[in-house]
Amino acid sequence: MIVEDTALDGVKIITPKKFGDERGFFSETYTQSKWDAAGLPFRFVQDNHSLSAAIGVIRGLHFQSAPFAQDKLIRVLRGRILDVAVDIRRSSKTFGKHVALELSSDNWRQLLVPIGFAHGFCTLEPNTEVFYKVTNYYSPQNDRGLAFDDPDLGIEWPFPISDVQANARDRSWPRLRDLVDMFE
Ligand SMILES: Cc1cn([C@H]2C[C@H](O)[C@@H](COP(=O)(O)OP(=O)(O)O[C@H]3O[C@H](C)C(=O)[C@H](O)[C@H]3O)O2)c(=O)[nH]c1=O
Repeated sequence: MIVEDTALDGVKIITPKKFGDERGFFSETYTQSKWDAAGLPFRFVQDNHSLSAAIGVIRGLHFQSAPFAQDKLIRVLRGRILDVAVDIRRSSKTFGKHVALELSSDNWRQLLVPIGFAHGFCTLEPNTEVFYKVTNYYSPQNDRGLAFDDPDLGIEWPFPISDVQANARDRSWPRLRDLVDMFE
């Protein structure tokens, strides 16, 4: 398992080992003892799985407010995404900054997005399936979001905003400057 830092403190790229042979491959995609040994003492309690049929589907930018805030570990089972994490920790030196990187079933990379960040992705292929583990349970009352097309974030989505398919609900989410439920 390779653990790499990103420009945002706490957001990490995790790449598990893949054993290939003539049949295909085998990979331990999550091993608690390896995470503990790497100083990543997260405890995930829920697995999520989404399918997006089209290219240019944007999901997010989501987060859950306290006390249901979630750390997330995202990976792609099929297809490709541009995965994005935005720092919404008010006192952070990288507040409002984001990282964006491609996760795919080919590069086998996973992204660890800790509490304090909004998360979203845009699909880069049809029929993309995303699987992610979270450290707290779903709480609709605590489901929050940040406008993915907030110009202050400067996220370079791979398609014109007019062409993306986003959940209508997500479109009503606030810009960063109007966000209330942030983290310290
Ligand atoms: C997140 C979630 C949703 N749901 C139900 C609620 C809705 O009826 C339906 C679709 O939910 P939503 O439109 O919020 O799904 P996405 O737009 O894919 O949002 C997710 O994808 C972005 C990228 C994230 O990072 C979030 O964790 C997550 O909210 O599933 C559940 O029953 N449990 C859950 O944990």
